[in-house]
Amino acid sequence: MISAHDLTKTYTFHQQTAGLAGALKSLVKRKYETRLAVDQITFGIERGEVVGLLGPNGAGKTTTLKMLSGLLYITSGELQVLGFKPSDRKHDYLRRIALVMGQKTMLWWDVPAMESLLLHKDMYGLSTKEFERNVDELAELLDVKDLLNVQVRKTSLGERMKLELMAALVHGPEILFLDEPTIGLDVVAKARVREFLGEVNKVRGTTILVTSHDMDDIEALCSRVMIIDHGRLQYDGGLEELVRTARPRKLVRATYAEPIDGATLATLEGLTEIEGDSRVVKLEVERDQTGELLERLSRLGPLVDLDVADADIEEIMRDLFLREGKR
Ligand SMILES: Nc1ncnc2c1ncn2[C@@H]1O[C@H](COP(=O)(O)OP(=O)(O)OP(=O)(O)O)[C@@H](O)[C@H]1O
Repeated sequence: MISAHDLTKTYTFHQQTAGLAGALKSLVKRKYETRLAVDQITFGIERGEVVGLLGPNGAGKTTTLKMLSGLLYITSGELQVLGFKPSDRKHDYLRRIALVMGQKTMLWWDVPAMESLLLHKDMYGLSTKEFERNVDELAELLDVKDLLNVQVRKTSLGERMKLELMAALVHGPEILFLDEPTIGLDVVAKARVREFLGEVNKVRGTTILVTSHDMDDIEALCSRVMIIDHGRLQYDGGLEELVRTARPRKLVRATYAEPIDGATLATLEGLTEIEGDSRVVKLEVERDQTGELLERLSRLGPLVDLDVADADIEEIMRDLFLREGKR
C-alpha cells in the first residue's frame, strides 16, 4: 500500500534576525539555510497494518507524514501510496486517505461539526446514503451523536478530537495518517480514542500510520513500530521484538510479609534494589530463567506479592534516543 525508497526531505529556509532592522535586512540580503529533515528512509506498509512512527522531537515524523499525504514535495527518493505519487494530490488519491494532526483542526469553529461534515460530503462526492451510513456508524462508535449540532468552539478538547476523527473518516479512507492523535487529552479520552482507532482498523480494515509520544498509544495500537531519529530510520519491526532485543531481561519484584536477611539476599543473582526494610526485592533475570527464580523467591519467606514485567517501553525509548542523540 505504501512504498518508500530512500525517501528524503530537505527544507530550505531563510534566517531572519528579530526586529524591524532584521526584517528590512533580510529583504535586501537573504541568508538561506538547509536542513535535512528526513534522510533516505526505506519502508513498506501493507494493507490493514497499524504502524507506529516514533522518535524524539524534530526527528522527522511529521515531515514523513506530510510527504505521504502529499502536503510536501519529496526532495529525492521514490514514494508511492496506493499506486499514486502523493504530491500530485490527485482527487482519486485524496479520496482514499486522511490526515489528522492533533494540534490542527479541520473543523470550522463557529458552526456545528455537522456543517463541516456536509462540506466533506460535497468535497468527496459522497452520496446521501453513503454519507448518512458513515455518519451514523462513526457517531455511534465515537459516541458523539449529541455533539454534531453543537458549535465546535463549545466542545471540550477530547470531544473535539473525536469530531476531528469523524471528519477525517467520513469519506471512508483506506489509509489514516495520524499525528499525535491523543495529545493533551485526559486518560479516559485517550483510552476512548485508542479503542476507536483499534475498532476502525478491525471493522473497516483501515491502514493506520500513527505518531505519538505516548507509549501507551503505541502499545495499545501498534504491533509494528518504526523509530526515526535525526531523519534516519533506526528500527523497523515488531514492538515485542524491540523490547526483547533492547532489554532481554525480565523485571521481577517480590514483596514479603517479613524482612529477608542480608546474607540470603546476597546470594540472589541479578538483584537491583532492596526496599521497605528488606521486604521488597527487585531483580532482573534472563527470560528463560524466570521460572527458576520465582521458585527460589517463593522459598525465601512468606510472599505478599510477586510481579514479573518486561522493561518499560518508555524507558527503552529514552535509552535509545539518548544513545542516538550522543552519536
Ligand atoms: N517548514 C520547515 N522549515 C524548516 N525546517 C523545518 C520545517 N518543518 C520542520 N523543520 C525541521 O525539520 C526537522 C524535522 O521536523 P518534524 O516536524 O518532521 O519533526 P517531528 O519528528 O515531527 O518532531 P515533533 O515530535 O517535535 O513533532 C526539525 O529539525 C524541524 O526543525
